[in-house]
Amino acid sequence: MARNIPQACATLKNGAWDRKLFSGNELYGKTLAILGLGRIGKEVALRMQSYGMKTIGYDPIVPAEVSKEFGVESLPLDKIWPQADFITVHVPLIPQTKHLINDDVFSRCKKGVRVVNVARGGIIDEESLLRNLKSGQCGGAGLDVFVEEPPKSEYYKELLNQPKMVCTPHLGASTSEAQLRVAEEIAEQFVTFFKGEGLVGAVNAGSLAVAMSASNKPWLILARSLGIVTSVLGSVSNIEITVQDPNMKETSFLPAAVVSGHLYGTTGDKNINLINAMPLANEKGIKLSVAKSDSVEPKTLKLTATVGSAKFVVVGKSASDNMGLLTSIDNNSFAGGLPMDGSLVFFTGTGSQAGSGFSSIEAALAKKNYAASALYRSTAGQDQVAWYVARVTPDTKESIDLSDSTGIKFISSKYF
Ligand SMILES: NC(=O)c1ccc[n+]([C@@H]2O[C@H](COP(=O)([O-])OP(=O)(O)OC[C@H]3O[C@@H](n4cnc5c(N)ncnc54)[C@H](O)[C@@H]3O)[C@@H](O)[C@H]2O)c1
Ligand SMILES: O=C(O)[C@H](O)COP(=O)(O)O
Repeated sequence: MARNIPQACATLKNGAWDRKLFSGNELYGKTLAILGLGRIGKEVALRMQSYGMKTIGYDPIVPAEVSKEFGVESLPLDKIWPQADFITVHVPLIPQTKHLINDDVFSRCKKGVRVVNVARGGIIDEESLLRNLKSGQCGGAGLDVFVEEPPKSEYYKELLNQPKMVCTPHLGASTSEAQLRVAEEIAEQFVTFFKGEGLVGAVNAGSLAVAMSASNKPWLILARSLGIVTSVLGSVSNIEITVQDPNMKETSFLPAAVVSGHLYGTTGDKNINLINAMPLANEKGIKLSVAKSDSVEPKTLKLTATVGSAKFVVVGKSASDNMGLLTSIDNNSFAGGLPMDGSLVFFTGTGSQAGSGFSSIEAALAKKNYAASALYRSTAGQDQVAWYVARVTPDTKESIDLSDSTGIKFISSKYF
């Protein structure tokens, strides 16, 4: 842009030899303003310093001492405009950065200021840019990104054909080396995620990275498993999550974890995850909330699920990084806790029928070629109803229908 190379190249190819027309400017000794001093802004600064440019900049997050280390003097925007010979933007496109460079800014800059946008279309107001290129207030523009990509609207013909405009079709990351690095990075992120070692670089799930941290993983597993248990209760419209453990600091991921379990338990859809669970819950009208309890029970979560006009309380405790224990449903407790893993079948029966209840379950499972590797019975409530749960072997992800079992009421089977 400073040396008019694309324009000179194009005219030479057309047979012209215009040496005077394309005389340019040196970068040496000029001031470059860099807006956004993140990964790219910093690298731009280091490279342009080697041309002898003075680098000034602005970034609300990067402290002045830090930018000083890479040779950028941090200044407020109103001090930047009158000093800049060149301005380059390396910020995300967010409401605060839309039209960051506009008519007002151009009017505060030196006549002939040159601007570069290789970040996102719209950070420089394109209509203002056209006006200022035409008036000469802007002495040149380099654009790799556009509000409309590809830029088809009529007004782009005028903007892109301005003599001082150098433009490329969003080529910033288009090198074989960069594409290879992106592919490797994404593959590594998948491997890390599936090994359960955490999540790096997800932009659409802030809470996901938090959820996958080593200290939060047991909570994640517990919340999801209890969410699956709520799917046994029926059509749930609301789940209140109560954290009983004061040591639990970060709770933002709990609703997504609980409802991912609930929706997976309800639909069997294995594609439900921490990212899509909340939007799906919204679609289904399921509401979630989180509160901290005054009572103190280490590693314990309580879910209160609303089904119609009834409320059911499900409580669990973290047993390890990979497993939670169900300690009670509706105040009916499981002595020692029920490990929530593998295939579990849920029944209700009367508290007094213990032995006969278990043999009914075993008989019903045998008819379907399954056996029970463990049987659990909760305490009975005031109505004398207790929960019975069988761990099924062989393990199966299929749902098992034991509704024809006699002597005990089949509720549901779930794979944890
Ligand atoms: N043209 C291309 O092909 C291409 C290639 C890669 C990246 N990009 C774009 O380049 C931009 C920068 O990428 P990056 O990797 O350096 O991002 P980054 O997140 O490392 O840095 C962005 C910086 O902008 C700062 N910032 C946010 N709001 C600001 C504001 N109002 N004023 C000043 N600074 C502000 C942030 O604090 C951050 O330090 C992004 O928009 C990215 O999408 C474009
Ligand atoms: O954000 C980016 O990485 C760049 O704008 C590149 O976008 P692309 O992957 O569409 O080339």
